[in-house]
Amino acid sequence: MRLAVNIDHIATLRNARNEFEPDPVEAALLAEKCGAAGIVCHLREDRRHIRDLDLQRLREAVTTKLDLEMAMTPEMQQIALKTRPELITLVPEKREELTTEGGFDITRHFDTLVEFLKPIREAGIESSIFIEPSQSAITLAAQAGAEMVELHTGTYALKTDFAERDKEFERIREAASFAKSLGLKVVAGHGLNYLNIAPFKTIPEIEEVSIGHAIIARAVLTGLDSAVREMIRIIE
Ligand SMILES: CC(=O)[C@@H](O)[C@H](O)COP(=O)(O)O
Ligand SMILES: NCC(=O)COP(=O)(O)O
Repeated sequence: MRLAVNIDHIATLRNARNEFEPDPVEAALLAEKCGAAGIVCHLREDRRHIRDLDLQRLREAVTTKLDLEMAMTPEMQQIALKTRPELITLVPEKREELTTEGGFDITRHFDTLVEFLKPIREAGIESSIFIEPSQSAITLAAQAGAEMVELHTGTYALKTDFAERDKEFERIREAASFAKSLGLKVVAGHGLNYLNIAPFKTIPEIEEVSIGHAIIARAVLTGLDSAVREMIRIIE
């Protein structure tokens, strides 16, 4: 199973001061150097973390695979066609949300989705839809012409009751197998972390997991040791 690293929250931290550090592109290159198979960024309509210039610079720098997460809007379609990431992932977006809440409502938006994906496909960009692990959503994703689905693991990640969490995990396993049987590539993501990721190794159909917040949060603490030591060395 491959790891794609989402670097949105490097930009969140950078934007806290609205200056230059930390740089999401530098983070992306470091993640690639350490074995990440791809870099994920979500260009939100409100640009709360990743900004247009970040995306341009990421496109120039990333050599593995750039996955642009975006809402299904004309503006984002133009940006994707201009930027040409290897992959776009369509996600639902609500301006007020703290993070993505649930999968893309593919039943509601099916006709628009079919039209939306045509120029993306013609440009040679792969498309993935971030959906709930349900057979109906997967079937519609395949019918709409997506090459890939990203199964939403946020519900699994938030379950504190083990029996309920196992049940949700089985739903993801069945969804992955069903998606693969339709010829779709399968990715999983949202809310995955160092404690809840291990069971995913038992689902061979999931080729890749996409993880952001947990890795950036861990990096802050594991990196603090050398950051403090380095500063002390300078001032002593
Ligand atoms: C689709 C998904 O689960 C996440 O990648 C999410 O879209 C990231 O966006 P935020 O970093 O704004 O939470
Ligand atoms: N597609 C999921 C993603 O990119 C990262 O989600 P999270 O790990 O930040 O919850």
